Amino acid sequence: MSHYSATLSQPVKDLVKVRRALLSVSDKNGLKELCVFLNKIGCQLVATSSTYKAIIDFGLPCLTVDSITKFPEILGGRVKTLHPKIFGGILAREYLESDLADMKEHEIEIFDLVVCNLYPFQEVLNKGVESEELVENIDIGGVSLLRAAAKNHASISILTDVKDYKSLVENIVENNGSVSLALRRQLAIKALRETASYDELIAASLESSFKVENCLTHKIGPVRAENVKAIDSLPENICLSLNKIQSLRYGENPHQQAAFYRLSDMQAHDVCSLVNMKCFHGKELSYNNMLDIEHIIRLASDLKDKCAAIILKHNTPCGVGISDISISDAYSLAFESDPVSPFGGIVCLTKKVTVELAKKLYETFLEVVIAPEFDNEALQLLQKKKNLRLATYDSLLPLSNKTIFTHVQGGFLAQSANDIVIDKSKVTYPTLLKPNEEIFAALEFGMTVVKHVRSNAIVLANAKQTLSIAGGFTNRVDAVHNCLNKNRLSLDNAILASDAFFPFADSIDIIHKYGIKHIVQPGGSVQDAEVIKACDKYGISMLFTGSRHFKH
Ligand SMILES: NC(=O)c1ncn([C@@H]2O[C@H](COP(=O)(O)O)[C@@H](O)[C@H]2O)c1NC=O
Repeated sequence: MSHYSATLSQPVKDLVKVRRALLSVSDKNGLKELCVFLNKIGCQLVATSSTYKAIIDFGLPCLTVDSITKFPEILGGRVKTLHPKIFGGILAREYLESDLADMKEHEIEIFDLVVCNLYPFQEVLNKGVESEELVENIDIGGVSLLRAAAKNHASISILTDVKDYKSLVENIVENNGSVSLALRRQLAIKALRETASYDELIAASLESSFKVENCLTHKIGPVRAENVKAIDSLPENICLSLNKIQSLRYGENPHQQAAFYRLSDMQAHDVCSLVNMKCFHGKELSYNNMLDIEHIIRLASDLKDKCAAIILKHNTPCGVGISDISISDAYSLAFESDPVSPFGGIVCLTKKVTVELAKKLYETFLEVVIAPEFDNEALQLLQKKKNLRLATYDSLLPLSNKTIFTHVQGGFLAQSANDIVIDKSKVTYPTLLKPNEEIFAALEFGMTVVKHVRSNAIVLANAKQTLSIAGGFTNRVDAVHNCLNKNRLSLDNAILASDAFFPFADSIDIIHKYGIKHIVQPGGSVQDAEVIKACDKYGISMLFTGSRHFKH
């Protein structure tokens, strides 16, 4: 039987005997068992300094890299394996006469296995060290070893993850001392992914530690300047490096698999996010809980200076309250807004949970309660609910202002964060009547909430609470109707906020019928004049913010 695969134009060995291995590992876990096995099958071991010492300490024979290269490790370990006698032995193609001639001339011996894991950059980064120490932990030779061995996987195996040692050993046993092509391919791909993710982690962490903008990579595409809202500072190429930190029970529905991945450069302490949220009681967070938490945190962040309570269900806020009295009062205001929807919802508070609030929370079936802190007595009560998830966040500041990605088939859409509610420099008052200070506060609050409701969105509110929230409508008239129709609370000082402009005056007619006297909306419709005329006719004050808040 031929040792080469007949299906490829370039001959690739189906099985490769493991006769000589190069070992260079920072993580020495599992090294002993692996080396004992390799020694038993007659494989010669060659290793870099501390790996060599560990192998000798195991009582196994081993050669140093220096004894092969006849060149010492230099620059404090910056150059260890970077030598033709090492890389020639990894990259040589045994089926090429010219390669074999080179090997003979320069007395280079072939390696069949590379075992290498890299300097622990992530661990060092997590310690928050100075950038000099960080730079010293950028692995050079190890990355080159992985890349070289992966390139020549036709002839060589590459181990980079301790978890794969067992699979290699089993494969060698199964194949009488050789490694199969299928496993070599899998290991090569894994090694290339490892170097890509390692390099992305380094680039992203240096970028943030040096506070470098993406100025070198940005290019303005074939877009006419007058069509560009702001110069696009999003990079030309992005490499997302993600680590799986949790397998989830299921996805949006029980028949969907799910997991939580975090950005590898996401430091535990730098921003308020799901990654550093501490869920300390109750069932594990589900996929839907996580989506809801992500959403509620964004709204809470816009209300971080207030004493605010938010109740959210299926990614949509159903009640929001703010109070000068207490966080418990804020929750009552939020709950009053819609007493039906909170069942099975999640709650986020911007202040410590008191026992008074805990008693109210206890009365309703809730999935998650998130707050900066819980009073001890409040905790004792809430922890009686076995399944209720309780979570804390360190601070609502800062939210990550990095690019937001949305997955689409075949790619990702990227946009900068929507980090404004009302840009005061853009505000105009186009109607005859102008809002007073209290009404302005209600308009601002209504706009803050409507920004986080799926479009088309309408919010009815006063300065302390939402009265009714309507979102996800395909036309604004239905959204207005639904919002006003379901409200059961007093309309004293009520305002209506719209996430985008009113394209026609028809919505204003409905708003007038319900007796609403104040509107806030972005403005910018070609029919603005008609809409303003209708407001003036009905004695309605209207504020244009100039900032649209579509949410898809
Ligand atoms: N510079 C080199 O030639 C080099 N060759 C291998 N390494 C790394 O050195 C580490 C192992 O070194 P030691 O056996 O001395 O602990 C491994 O993580 C390996 O990825 C190197 N170090 C960093 O680049």
